[in-house]
Amino acid sequence: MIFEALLDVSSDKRHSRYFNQTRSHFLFRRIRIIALMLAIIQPAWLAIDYLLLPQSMFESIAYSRAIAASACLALGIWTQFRYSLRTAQLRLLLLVMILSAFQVATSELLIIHGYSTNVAGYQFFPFMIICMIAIFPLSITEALIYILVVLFIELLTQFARQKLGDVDSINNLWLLAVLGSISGWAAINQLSMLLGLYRQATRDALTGLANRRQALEQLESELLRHQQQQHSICVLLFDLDKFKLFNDTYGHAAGDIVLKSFAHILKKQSRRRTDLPARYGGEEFLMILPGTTASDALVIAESIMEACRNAKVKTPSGDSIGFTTSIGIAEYQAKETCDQLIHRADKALYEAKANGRDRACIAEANQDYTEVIA
Ligand SMILES: Nc1nc2c(ncn2[C@@H]2O[C@H](COP(=O)(O)OP(=O)(O)OP(=O)(O)O)[C@@H](O)[C@H]2O)c(=O)[nH]1
Repeated sequence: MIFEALLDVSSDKRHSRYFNQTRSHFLFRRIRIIALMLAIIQPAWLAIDYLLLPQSMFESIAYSRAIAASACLALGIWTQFRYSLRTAQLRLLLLVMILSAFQVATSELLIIHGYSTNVAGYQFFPFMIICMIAIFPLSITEALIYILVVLFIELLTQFARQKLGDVDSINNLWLLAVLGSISGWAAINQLSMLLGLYRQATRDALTGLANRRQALEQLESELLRHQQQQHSICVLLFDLDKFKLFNDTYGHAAGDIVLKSFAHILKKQSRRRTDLPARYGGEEFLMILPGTTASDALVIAESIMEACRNAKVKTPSGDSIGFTTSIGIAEYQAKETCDQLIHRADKALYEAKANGRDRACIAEANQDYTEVIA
C-alpha cells in the first residue's frame, strides 16, 4: 500500500494523460500567478532598495530588477500549451532560473562594490526560491530536480566567489538542503492529495474506471484536439446483455462481480495510453479511442466480445457463469457535437440489440444527423 502510494508520486509515468493535463493546468495557473505577482513586486521593491542601498548601487540593481520583472511578466502572459505537462515543468524551471539569475547578478553587484548581501534582504533569495517549490504539486523526481538546481546554483556561486568550504557557505548550503527537504515533502504531499481527490472525483467506485463526467470531459477535449490534428476518433458504447435477468437470477452482488469483470476486460483491451474506458452508467460502458477508425474499432470490439464470451465469473452462491455484451460503434464526423456522436453510437447499439445481441454495429455516417441537431 505504502509502496503503491510511493510509486504513484515518484514520477508522472504512472499518471494518466488526463491527470497530467489537469495537473499541468494547475501548475500553469500557480506559476502564472507567482510570475505576475513578482512582475509587480520587483519594481515595487525599488522603494526599499532606494532607502537601503547606496546611491551608486541603486541604478545597476534597478536594471537587474527591470530585466527580472520583464522576464516574469513574459512568463506570466505566456498562455500557450497550458495542458502540456512538459511545458508546465519547463515554465517552473524558467521561474526558478529567472529568480536565481536575478539573485546571483544582484549579489555579485553588491559584492563587487564592496557591500554586504545582507542589505535589503538579498541573502534570503535562494531560501525564498527553495521555499516556493512547496507551492506546487510535484512528483519526487520533479521536486528533486528543482531543489538540486537551486543547490547547484548556490554551489557554483560559492565556488566562483572562492567561498566554498567557508563556515558561512556550508551553513547556507545546509540550510538550503533542510528547507529543500521540507518544501519538497510539501510539494510531493500536494501531488498525493491532488491525485487522491482527482481519482475520487473522476473514477467509478465499483469498477475503478473513469466515470461518466470524466468520459464526457475527455471526449470534449478529444474533439477539440481533432480540430487541430484531424485524427480520427471512435467511441464504443457497450450494454451488457440481459443484465436484468442476470441480476434477478443470481442476485445484485453477482451482477456487481460481472460489472467488475467486464471493466477488467475493457482495461486490458485499452492498449494505448490515450484509450479511455469508462462506466457510462448502470450496465452501460463507453470507450473513447482517439486515432482509431471505425474498422479498427470493430477489431477491438470483436476482441472484447470474445473476451466476454470466454470469461467465467464466480457468483457468491458458487455458480460459474458467462456474460455477453452488445456494442455500438461511431466514428467522429466533422462538426459533430459530443452528444451527436454518442447518440449515433447509441443508435448502433440499439441495432446490435435488435439484431440478436452479442454483436457490434457501426453507426453509418450522418445517420440521424438531422434528427439529432433538430
Ligand atoms: N448489479 C448491478 N446491477 C445494475 C447496476 N446498475 C444497473 N444495474 C441493473 O442493470 C439492469 C439493466 O437492465 P435493462 O436495461 O432493463 O436491460 P437488460 O436486462 O440488460 O436487457 P438488454 O439491455 O435488452 O439486453 C437493471 O436490472 C439494473 O438494476 C449495478 O451497479 N449493479
